[in-house]
Amino acid sequence: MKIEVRDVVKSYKHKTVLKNITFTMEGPKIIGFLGHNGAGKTTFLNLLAGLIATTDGTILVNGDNVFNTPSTLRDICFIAESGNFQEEMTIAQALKANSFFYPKWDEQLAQRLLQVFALNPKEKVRSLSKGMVSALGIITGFASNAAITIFDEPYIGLDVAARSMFYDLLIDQQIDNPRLYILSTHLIDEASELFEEIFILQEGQLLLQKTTDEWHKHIVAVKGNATDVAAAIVDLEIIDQHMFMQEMTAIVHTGGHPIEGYNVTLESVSLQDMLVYLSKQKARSGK
Ligand SMILES: Nc1ncnc2c1ncn2[C@@H]1O[C@H](COP(=O)(O)OP(=O)(O)OP(=O)(O)O)[C@@H](O)[C@H]1O
Repeated sequence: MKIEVRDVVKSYKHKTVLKNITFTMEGPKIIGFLGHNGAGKTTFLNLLAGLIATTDGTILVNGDNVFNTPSTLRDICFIAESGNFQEEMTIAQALKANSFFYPKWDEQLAQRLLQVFALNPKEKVRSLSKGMVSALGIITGFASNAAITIFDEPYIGLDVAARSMFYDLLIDQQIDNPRLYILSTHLIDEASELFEEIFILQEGQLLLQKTTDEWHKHIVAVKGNATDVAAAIVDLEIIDQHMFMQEMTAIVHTGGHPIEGYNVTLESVSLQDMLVYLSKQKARSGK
């Protein structure tokens, strides 16, 4: 599966939410689609799922424009943050409706997951707790067998045990039946081990696209005394810089160039920390 996003713009009245986004996603793979509140993640995922139209630009899935080729949408299962189920349906009816839409629907898996998440198929969506709606979304996403399966904040209201079941399921499914998963979440530390590639959106723009391996090579924390750190990071893009006690830490983008021959230590930067640095950057820029 290949998603090609070319010069995509999405505006609402006077507000441009996505600003000329261009990238390619290819799977099977588990992708972390990350960014601050309001960065534009849900908007983009809605575009990809064909639920809203772009203002400009194109999104191609295996070469077909998602808006002009409705059949492509049967390869894309988007589980929205708030759940996209009809309130008056029972769980069984909601699953049935999805089974009609997705040609590769796995009913056995759906039934097994209903038990795993202890959902009663006769219960109405309207009466479900937030966590139960999330569980229904997770069941639908996995059972859809859609080549592109998108989970936008899939586990609102789910406790740690249920979230852990979700991660285990994702890994099992990816081994048994690989697909392109796009996972948008704010619980980054929990999920970061799963990601094979990371996309970070900031203020409607793509800030970073890296495989996990590239991430560890390209984004590093350089630590040491101020003079040594300053020497080591000359010409590098500085994402953040701070002093603690006598030690300077600079978070830099190395551009793939090794930092060698300096009296500094290098540490990897977690995704969660990176997002914190980016929000500091945003606050400094006053936007
Ligand atoms: N229908 C709409 N009309 C006007 N503005 C909108 C609409 N939908 C989203 N926006 C705006 O677009 C921006 C991006 O919102 P979006 O929900 O895509 O961000 P997000 O990255 O998913 O955020 P979060 O992590 O909080 O869910 C926000 O400023 C939001 O107010």
